[in-house]
Amino acid sequence: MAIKLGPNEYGKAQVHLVRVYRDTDRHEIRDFTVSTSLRGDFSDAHIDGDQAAVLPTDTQKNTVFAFAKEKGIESPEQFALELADHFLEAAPVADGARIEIEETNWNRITVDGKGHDHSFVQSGGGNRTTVVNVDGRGADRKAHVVSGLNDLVVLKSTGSEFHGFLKDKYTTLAEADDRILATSLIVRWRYEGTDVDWNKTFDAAKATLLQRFAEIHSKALQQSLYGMGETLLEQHPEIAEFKFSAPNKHHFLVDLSPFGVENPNEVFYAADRPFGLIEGTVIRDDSSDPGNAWHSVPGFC
Ligand SMILES: O=c1[nH]c(=O)c2[nH]c(=O)[nH]c2[nH]1
Repeated sequence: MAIKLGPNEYGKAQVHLVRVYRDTDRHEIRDFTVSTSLRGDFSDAHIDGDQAAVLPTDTQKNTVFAFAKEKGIESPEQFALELADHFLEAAPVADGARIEIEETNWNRITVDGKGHDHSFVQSGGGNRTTVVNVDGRGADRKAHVVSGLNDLVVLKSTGSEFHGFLKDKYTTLAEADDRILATSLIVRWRYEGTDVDWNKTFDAAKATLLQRFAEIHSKALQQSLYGMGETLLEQHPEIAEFKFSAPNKHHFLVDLSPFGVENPNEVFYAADRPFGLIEGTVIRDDSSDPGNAWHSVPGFC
């Protein structure tokens, strides 16, 4: 029986970096949680404990902080691409690098109707994410960028139905022609290339997804999600595919009849579990080969 080392990678997880731009009195901040990972033939480290080819995870962490000053931060995607290329130069044994970034949202605190210069409030979910995978160097280099949003919580108080579904002897769900539709969206989209205005495209994509969630008269969460992805791909030729993972946050109408009180779709019990989980992909039929784009993208590998 032979035992060998299978696929492996290593890096620093969740380096929490806050960069303050203080060139003027009106400060800007970026709050990134950055995870780095290198893959390649690191068998000597695993089998013999030989660290000669290992760029320490501590060095990877230091590089994240140093690059925040040396290179600056325009977007999570630009920052991740620069880190990935750097690590492939710094660690010759590596043949691929993966950088994941989640950005925490900070908004200016409003004082006297204006956004304060240097005081901020966290705005909760809907964090921007990117996962960059770079394979190879020079002419062989292939860069893949998958961006998206975590935990974007949305709700429609009407404009949602669910009926006509398959029934068997265990079905108790009532048909609904007017229900609450709510979810906490995790979405990712894969870019075709890297010649992209990252911030502009992200802002437009988020706005499109929210607008379509609001506009689509939903016959199921699946139909809303497909419609959101379809519009995203129609409006953005630079995006190859869209993936979603969406818990159906069920809202059950409370029966107030024991108290002699009517409940015409006004009082709901918001259950936290179990929840339906709707996942899928919307993709162009001529989209490029994803290569390693989805490598280690949590939930979407
Ligand atoms: O939008 C929905 N999709 C389903 O697949 C489903 N299943 C279910 O019980 N409720 C819902 N709602």
